[in-house]
Amino acid sequence: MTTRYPLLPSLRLATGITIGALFSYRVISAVYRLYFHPLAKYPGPKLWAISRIPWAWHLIRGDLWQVLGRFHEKYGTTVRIAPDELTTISPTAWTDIYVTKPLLPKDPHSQTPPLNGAHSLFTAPDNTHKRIRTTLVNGFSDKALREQAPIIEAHANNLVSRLHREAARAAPGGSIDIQKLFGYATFDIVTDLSFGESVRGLEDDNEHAEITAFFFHAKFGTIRNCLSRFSPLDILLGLFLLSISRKARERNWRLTTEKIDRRLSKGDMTGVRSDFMTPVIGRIDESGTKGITKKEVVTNGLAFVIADCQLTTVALATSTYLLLRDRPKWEQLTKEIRGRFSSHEEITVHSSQGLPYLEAVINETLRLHHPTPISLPRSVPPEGRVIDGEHIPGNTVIGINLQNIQNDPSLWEEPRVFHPERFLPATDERYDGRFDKDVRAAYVPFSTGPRNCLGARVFLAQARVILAKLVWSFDLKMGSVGDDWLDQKAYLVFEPKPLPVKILPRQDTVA
Ligand code: HEM
Repeated sequence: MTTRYPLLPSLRLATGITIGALFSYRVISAVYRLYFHPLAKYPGPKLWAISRIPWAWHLIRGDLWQVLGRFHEKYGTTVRIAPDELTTISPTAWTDIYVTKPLLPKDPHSQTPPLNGAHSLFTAPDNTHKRIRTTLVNGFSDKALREQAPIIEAHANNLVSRLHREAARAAPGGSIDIQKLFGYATFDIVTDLSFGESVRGLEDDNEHAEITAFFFHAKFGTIRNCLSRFSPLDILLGLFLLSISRKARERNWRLTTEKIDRRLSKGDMTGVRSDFMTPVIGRIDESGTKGITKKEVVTNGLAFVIADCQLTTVALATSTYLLLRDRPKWEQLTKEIRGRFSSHEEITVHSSQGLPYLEAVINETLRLHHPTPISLPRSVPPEGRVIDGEHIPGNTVIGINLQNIQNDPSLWEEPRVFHPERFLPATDERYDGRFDKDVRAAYVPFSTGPRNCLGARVFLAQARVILAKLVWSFDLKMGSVGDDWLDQKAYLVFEPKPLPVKILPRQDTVA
């Protein structure tokens, strides 16, 4: 009998051989990765050592930071979390990974390529980074901050006025989402500092859908970067999302370019105002060898807006939540602020510095719930690198997870409890000796080295002034908030949950 499909048996055989070969390859590769790979000696969950998929799964779920925290508690200081990746919480690794020259480059899979081809500081490779940072850095110095202070203070005053209006409008006993208003305040401040004009969210009672878009952008970027390890999935996702967001992106780009153009056309405004664009004036150079190109100014302006708006908002909302959940801490801060100032206008960028409890609250907030609870992954060159006294093999990705190094019980006393007191000077009567055990070298929330945070000073200025004015002006009470508020998903940054609070004008003597 003749068959109608004479090739079928050989097709089946070929399929069987292919599946068999693939299976054998997987098994051999798993055995190699587990027992013979240069990273085989590092502890960690076996499945993660064999495949990237568990890591990717948790990154996409937004709970990687929690899972890695549990791994460090179980496996120790340095843990293998993928066939080619280690995470460490060793405080001495800060210098080895982020400061020692030649600098380890950022892991390319952790970077979203710039859509307009011009790099921000976050994504720029070595020499481009140096050139752009040299141009922009003077906009973030102590001197620049002193000159920018009136802008920050004016918007912080607008927040106080807006909260008074909101309180008057709210139903008796009603709450407002203060997290949203922190977003508006930081958006106003950073657009003023980046573009020379604020979006006037607070004054005009505007609503800002852009802020939600920033968080969506962070989520999309995280997922795209994750999928870049499984190429071409990243390209497909990129094409799909880029095609549906094309119009919005073109509009944003056009609007941002127009704003930057308006600011640049005003030139050097020394004596009138100072902002992040001040050092850029006269230094635009399209050669790409010195100064900064116009497109890079726009990309970096947008990057400042997004970084400030997201991170400062998350930090302010977290401080407020932690203080209201632990009333004695709120009262301690109130005592310090109300004892120091006799009107909220007296609270300035300058006068709010060096208040011990306020500083301690901000530090403890960043320690307990770092707004960007990610690893800062770097690529080890082929010849390897000594990190924390150990030779790390070439082509390994290694990073410190900002959240976990600040929350590991081997480094901190009661790490998951809000204790601003741990950051008070040891001479302060409120300091408690049990925090001597804390390994303070582990706390580096703005990273270190040439790629550390450019905006740390401006963040701290905003946080001090806004928290101090808030505490001076109002008696806040927590609205209906679950105990799991800190249990947030993270895509590059924590996705903030609404924070309903009741806002009551302060009852004691107000000037
Ligand atoms: C709570 C507030 C903030 C925290 C915890 C924070 C933290 C960090 C960290 C850890 C890095 C290093 C990233 C890496 O190595 O990949 C960084 C970089 C950076 N941050 Fe921040 N940041 C904060 C606020 C801000 C603000 C308000 C701005 C701007 C207005 C800003 C601008 C930048 C820039 C431009 C970089 C890149 C610097 C470079 O590579 O040269 N940050 N930040």
